[in-house]
Amino acid sequence: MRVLLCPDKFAGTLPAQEVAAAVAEGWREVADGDDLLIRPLADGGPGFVAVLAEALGGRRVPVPTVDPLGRPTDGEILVTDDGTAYLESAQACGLHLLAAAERDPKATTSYGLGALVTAAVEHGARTVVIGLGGSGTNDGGAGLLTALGVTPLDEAGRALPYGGAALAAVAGLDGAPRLRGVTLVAATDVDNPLLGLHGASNVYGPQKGATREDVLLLDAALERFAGVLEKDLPGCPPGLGALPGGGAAGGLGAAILALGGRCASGIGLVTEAIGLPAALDAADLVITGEGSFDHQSLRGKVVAGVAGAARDRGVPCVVLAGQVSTGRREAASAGVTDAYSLVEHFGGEERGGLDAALSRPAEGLRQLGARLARQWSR
Ligand SMILES: Nc1ncnc2c1ncn2[C@@H]1O[C@H](COP(=O)(O)OP(=O)(O)O)[C@@H](O)[C@H]1O
Ligand SMILES: O=C(O)[C@H](O)COP(=O)(O)O
Repeated sequence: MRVLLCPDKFAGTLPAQEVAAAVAEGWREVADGDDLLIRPLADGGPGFVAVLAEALGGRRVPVPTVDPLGRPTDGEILVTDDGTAYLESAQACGLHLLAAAERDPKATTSYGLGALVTAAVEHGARTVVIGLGGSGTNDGGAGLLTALGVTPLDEAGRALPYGGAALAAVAGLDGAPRLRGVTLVAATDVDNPLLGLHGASNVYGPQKGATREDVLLLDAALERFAGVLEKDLPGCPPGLGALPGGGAAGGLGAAILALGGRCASGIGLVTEAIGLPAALDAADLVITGEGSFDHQSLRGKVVAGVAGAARDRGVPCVVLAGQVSTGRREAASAGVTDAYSLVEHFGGEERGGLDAALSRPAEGLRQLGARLARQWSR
């Protein structure tokens, strides 16, 4: 039997490589003769550069940058032989860089991503592919634009402070982007637009620390910012607030569109790069997974991409997750044959299953791998 193991990371507990390794170990304890193909995945979020570096080769260049609160942090860019640079917004904007009490998308900034983009430009990249996802920012990419030389100004012509909330006072822009003609591609993990009910602030603001009131304020501030970008940034597409992917990573998608870039599906780009279609063609079973299999999963993340591709080929697809809150019918229509959660595996939330899932994820995944082998291998 040929089993394809292609999970995403379990954010906060295990990188994708370790998820796959744990499941494989459990499977082999039961069915050692099976052919296991291990292909860790990423959408545009954390792990994007590491997964692509493994698949594409190229040079990983360390780049010092700053986190969403302006503190020094380490980033890197991947430069491949064909003149493309890959970078990951979460290295500078990541929610994981903030302690729980620091999460406040009114104040956090995407400024640090500018250092990564600038490094890619300075390395002579012709195309810069920016993975979006897992961010703790909701500033519509205002910080990124500032770092690239385009400063948002208030009515009096003063530079605005960082953060999403300050954009409520934006009235104009100063400067032009220092991009030397590179093509920007946003590799997005979600297809949400910048604004409105399905927009960045409403859907992803709360997980970044926004209260209900903050969400309303941020959505209005981003609406004003989008109007200014359309008016003052040459080449910015009209209707910026409604374009798919614009709401990824707190509106970084929209900033990249405003800079003349385009949005592409992060998981689509990664699956192509690592040759996943051929691996799927040859598989009898696909196992994927992520930390939380929930309603967000089906908006363009790894699990949705893998399950859809498996369904198209008639290959069964099992999801392993820390927690599962997607309904059976919804999961089935996305191509998911079965979904298992670590929390349930460890006895359910009432019986301490969540603590066990969070503290012993590899052990749980190994056991689930063995259970799947007993069920599926013959
Ligand atoms: N080992 C685990 N057990 C239970 N829940 C987990 C585990 N690891 C991660 N999670 C949950 O998954 C969430 C992250 O979701 P995930 O799907 O990995 O990333 P994202 O949605 O950011 O792409 C975490 O906030 C946590 O609630
Ligand atoms: O806002 C973001 O960073 C994402 O596009 C959606 O968030 P998530 O990847 O952390 O779920």
